Amino acid sequence: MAAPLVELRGIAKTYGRGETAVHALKDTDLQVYPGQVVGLLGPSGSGKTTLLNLIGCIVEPTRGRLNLDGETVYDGRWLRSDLRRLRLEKIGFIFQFHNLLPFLTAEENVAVALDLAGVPGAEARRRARALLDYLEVGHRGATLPSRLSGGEAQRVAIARALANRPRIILADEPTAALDSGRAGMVMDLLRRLAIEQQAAILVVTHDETIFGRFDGTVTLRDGRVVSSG
Ligand SMILES: Nc1ncnc2c1ncn2[C@@H]1O[C@H](COP(=O)(O)OP(=O)(O)OP(=O)(O)O)[C@@H](O)[C@H]1O
Repeated sequence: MAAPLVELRGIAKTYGRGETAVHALKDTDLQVYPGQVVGLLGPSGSGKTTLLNLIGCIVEPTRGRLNLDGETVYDGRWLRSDLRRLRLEKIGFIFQFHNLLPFLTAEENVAVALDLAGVPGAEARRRARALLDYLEVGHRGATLPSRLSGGEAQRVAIARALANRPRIILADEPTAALDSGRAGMVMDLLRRLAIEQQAAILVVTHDETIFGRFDGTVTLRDGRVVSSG
């Protein structure tokens, strides 16, 4: 089997200190391999978003080791000073409320992500168009987010997350704003991406209609992994 794209060893996260400290994650081990779509499940407050943001290098662990795509990025401290670049290179984020910039068209929203990564303007636009076509929303490229349906906006947000061809894709409630048909389409799409791009995809969700669509699930409770399979 290939090496894991995401690997956590003994990762813990405590917010605050002293009497008000919250132990959001306790001694967590996790491995996700290329081609896998893994669901992160668990009740509210169990640590799912913390875990996702920690893998995305947005939240700093309190201890443990984090490897991304074969590179140790945290081992008791960040080992990279350029976390922003690391995120641009390796990670795509998909959020529940897709966070599209309201004053840019669908195509510009995708192109801007490429721009940030240093892809020059015309090439960024070309790749943005190709991605929107791939996600079957190419015909909506010139449309502002406020005029897109929920499913279309989510696919534009996915296109943006994929713009830099990340191998690690982190999705926080990607289907929460969608009906079950659209939610199924988003999951089909994530599966296709995992296989075609050999990406590792982690999906935080409460949406029971998609629980059966993961290669594996990790269930958290009170900051601990209580089951994985
Ligand atoms: N920035 C923060 N500062 C202090 N405590 C925090 C912070 N972020 C999260 N927490 C706490 O950490 C614990 C885990 O929160 P987290 O958001 O990771 O859970 P979750 O499983 O994603 O919850 P939900 O399903 O409601 O989004 C909770 O007790 C939460 O209140």
